[in-house]
Amino acid sequence: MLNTLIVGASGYTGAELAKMVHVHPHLELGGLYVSANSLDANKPISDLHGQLKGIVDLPLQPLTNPEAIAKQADIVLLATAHEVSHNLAPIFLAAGCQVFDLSGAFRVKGNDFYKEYYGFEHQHVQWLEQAVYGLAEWNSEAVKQAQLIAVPGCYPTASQLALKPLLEAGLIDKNQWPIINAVSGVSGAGRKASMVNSYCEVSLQAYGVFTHRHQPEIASHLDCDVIFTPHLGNFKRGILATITAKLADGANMQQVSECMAGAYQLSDDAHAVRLLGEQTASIQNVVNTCFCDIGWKVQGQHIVLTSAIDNLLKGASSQAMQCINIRNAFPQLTALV
Ligand SMILES: NC(=O)C1=CN([C@@H]2O[C@H](COP(=O)(O)OP(=O)(O)OC[C@H]3O[C@@H](n4cnc5c(N)ncnc54)[C@H](OP(=O)(O)O)[C@@H]3O)[C@@H](O)[C@H]2O)C=CC1
Ligand SMILES: CC(=O)N[C@@H](CCC(=O)OP(=O)(O)O)C(=O)O
Repeated sequence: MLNTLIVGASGYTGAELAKMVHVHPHLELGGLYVSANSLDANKPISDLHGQLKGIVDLPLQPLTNPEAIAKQADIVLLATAHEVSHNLAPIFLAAGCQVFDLSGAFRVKGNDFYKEYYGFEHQHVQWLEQAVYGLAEWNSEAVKQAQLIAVPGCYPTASQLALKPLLEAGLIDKNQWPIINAVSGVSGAGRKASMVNSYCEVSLQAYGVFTHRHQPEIASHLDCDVIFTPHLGNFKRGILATITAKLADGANMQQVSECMAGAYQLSDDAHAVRLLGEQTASIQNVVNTCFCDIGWKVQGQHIVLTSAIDNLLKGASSQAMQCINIRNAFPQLTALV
């Protein structure tokens, strides 16, 4: 059994991870951690996340000595904010742990990015360079060898899984930047209460127009400029991305469909992308599942793709678990279906 720790366990993604690790046949849930001064320290996680009652009731331990707990850990999941992950990951990596970071702290190479979009100068550029981007269906070979896996953001996951096959096949005219409009449920903002996620304040609206940090994450990993506009929706969980792009000259529906089928062909090691063809993706079909549903339609030289995920699962925790499975040679959907 691999001793697995979850840091940031009381959050939305942390609670999802606790459930997955608990049911995983090869992982042992070695400890749940929150900040040293957490108001929830020493409470059972199931006091905060009732769905875990009787399943996972372990206490949320204050993280006072990461170096000490690192010695007994094989795997560490960081379900913490970017600057927290940035500071903690090197400690666990130095102890030889496999680290799966759900934050954006190690996703994009280049220190300028972090100054501009995350507000801090990256202090661990050598780890940033070694980090492997954990887009499971595309980077499995690199994930198998990595010690630090940077799990993609939720919007970037939904966007890249739809566009990457077509870009790799040269079926998209990159001179007209793909337009990505995506709506996320409020759980995407995390469990900390704020005006952003207050029940009476939430209303369907765009935000981060031209400024969201996911635009450069998507563009750099696709190697294609995009216009990405996130929207906050008044529902709990799920993301729907609607993507418009111009097809390369001569590209048609049949080539697109064959390309998608080839990119996501089913194998013995089932992945988490489901292809819908001309059917549009719907949030209700992916919430509480590990899947990304992708549909597409072509008219003339344009394509509209729809891509739906659960932001807490394929957009975070279940993709992290897929990467743990890939890294340790387990079937990649172990503990997920
Ligand atoms: N929500 C989503 O849909 C997605 C989130 N992510 C990313 O995943 C990470 C976690 O997100 P989410 O679960 O929503 O976040 P939450 O805000 O819900 O949870 C954050 C967790 O971190 C803990 N924490 C805060 N400070 C520290 C610290 N110094 N040391 C240890 N633990 C700490 C918090 O507990 P306490 O404050 O009590 O210590 C809490 O358990 C973030 O980086 C987020 O950007 C990525 C994709 C999707
Ligand atoms: C609704 C909402 O607030 N969503 C978050 C995205 C959450 C996410 O993917 O987290 P990373 O920061 O790890 O990329 C946002 O727009 O910041």
